[in-house]
Amino acid sequence: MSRDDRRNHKGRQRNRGGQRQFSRSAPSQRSRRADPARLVAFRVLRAVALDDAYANLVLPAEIRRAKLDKRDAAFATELTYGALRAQGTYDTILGQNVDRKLTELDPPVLNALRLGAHQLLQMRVDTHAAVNETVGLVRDQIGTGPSGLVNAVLRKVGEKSYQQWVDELTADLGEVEALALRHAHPTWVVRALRQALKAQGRGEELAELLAADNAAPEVHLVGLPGELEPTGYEVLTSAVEAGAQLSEYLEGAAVFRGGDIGRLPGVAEGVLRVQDIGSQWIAQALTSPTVGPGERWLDLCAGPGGKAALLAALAAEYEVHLQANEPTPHRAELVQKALSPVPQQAWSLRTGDGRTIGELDTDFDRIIVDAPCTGLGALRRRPESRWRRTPSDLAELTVLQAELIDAAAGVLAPDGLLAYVTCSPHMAETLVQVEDALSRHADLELLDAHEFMAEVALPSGAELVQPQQNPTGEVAAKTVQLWPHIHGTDAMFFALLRKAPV
Ligand SMILES: C[S@@+](CC[C@H](N)C(=O)[O-])C[C@H]1O[C@@H](n2cnc3c(N)ncnc32)[C@H](O)[C@@H]1O
Repeated sequence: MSRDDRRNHKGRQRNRGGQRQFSRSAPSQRSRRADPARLVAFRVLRAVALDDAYANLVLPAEIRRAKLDKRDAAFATELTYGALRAQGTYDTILGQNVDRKLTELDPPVLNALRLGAHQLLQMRVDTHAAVNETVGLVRDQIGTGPSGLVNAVLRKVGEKSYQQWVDELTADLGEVEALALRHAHPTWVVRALRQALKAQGRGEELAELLAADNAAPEVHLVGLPGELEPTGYEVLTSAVEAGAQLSEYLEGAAVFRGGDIGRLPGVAEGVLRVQDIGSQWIAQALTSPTVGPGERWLDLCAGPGGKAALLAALAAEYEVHLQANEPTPHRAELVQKALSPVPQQAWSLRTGDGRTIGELDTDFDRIIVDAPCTGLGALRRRPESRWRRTPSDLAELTVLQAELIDAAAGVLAPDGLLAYVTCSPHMAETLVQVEDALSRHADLELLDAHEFMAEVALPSGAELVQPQQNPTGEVAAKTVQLWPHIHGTDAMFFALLRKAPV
């Protein structure tokens, strides 16, 4: 049975449940009770809309609360993430079938319609089951009032496939607007991604990137290096026995497809961690030129501690010291926890604004500024984030990014290395930041970050991070832009700067 067949089979089984209920009930009592998996998705959408919650944090708690079995949990996950991810496209389709503006609908009703649309258009749920179960959810959670509207709208939506709706709605649109609707991204994000791809000589790859943003990311693992208890080597070996595959790109990294990560040896101790390979790679690259005795390292924006944990483990191995910094107290706690498997003499943690790091009165030999950013390179992980961000966020973030670079440059030792990193490929946060930093700091020189990435990589990884053939300008040529559709990582940006020796 192929994957598609299996999905259809599962879908049919689920639909049979819906239809049995339908045929046994009097019409007024049809689907009065909400199906638990759909109810979980509905609750998560409400938390995302009302409390600005992150779906990836709320969903597991809701699944546990509803005591869903594995199959229902998978259904709830696909429904939640899919409805959030494609929200803009579903709203456009729903807008064609509702007799008023969507903003005039009660938010819970709109959320229910989005859930219904996702089941109808992307989940292969039978039309009757998708409509009846959504109407049941509405009756159970909102009341009978809007159930007629939900029933009528979803029936109309279900008359065409996703492809048909999108073909029809994009017929008169320009290229960017059409791609935005087809791949469910805001138009301004598509423009920003197109510009960033073009700067790297990859202008033709826009549709591939947008499609990759809509696929679930693989789970990447890191085994922290050094003499930890257990060691990273031991825990990676156990992970491989449990089905993980060692990365072809980077030592110490593995890819895990399926299964319960929490049960893998080393996870409870914090030695085996989930971390995007791009993130691991950049942290390692910063440590690739020979580490001298007594070096001091700084992670200026450390929360929640992914890169800091790896850097601290490397610092312990080299017998040098990492200063981690994070202003938000609850994120600083996460950093503390992430660093806890590494011997305490290798690191310390400051809870404070990175812009005041000069207060420590210390110079650092290697600094990473993994700056707060729009996160447009990590859209795969946060299904709601693309619709939450707005271009106006950029103004505030880019000012903060520049101030953090300046603060880092101020405490960078002569000959020291400064890594500027974002999980966004937006040019205002990447190339423009680096160009501006170079013009503000005459003592900073831009190094070719590809060489440092290649230095720490396994052979096929080194091949993968070769500089682009047609970058636009020196900064684009010397900085690394990772992409989900090419590297299988988040779209992280990495620039490496060196301060002039005295
Ligand atoms: C992209 S995240 C860093 C991710 C982290 N390096 C990791 O690998 O897990 C950016 C971090 O910068 C922090 N931040 C925000 N404003 C800051 C400031 N003024 N100074 C330093 N860090 C700041 C955020 O709280 C957030 O934890």
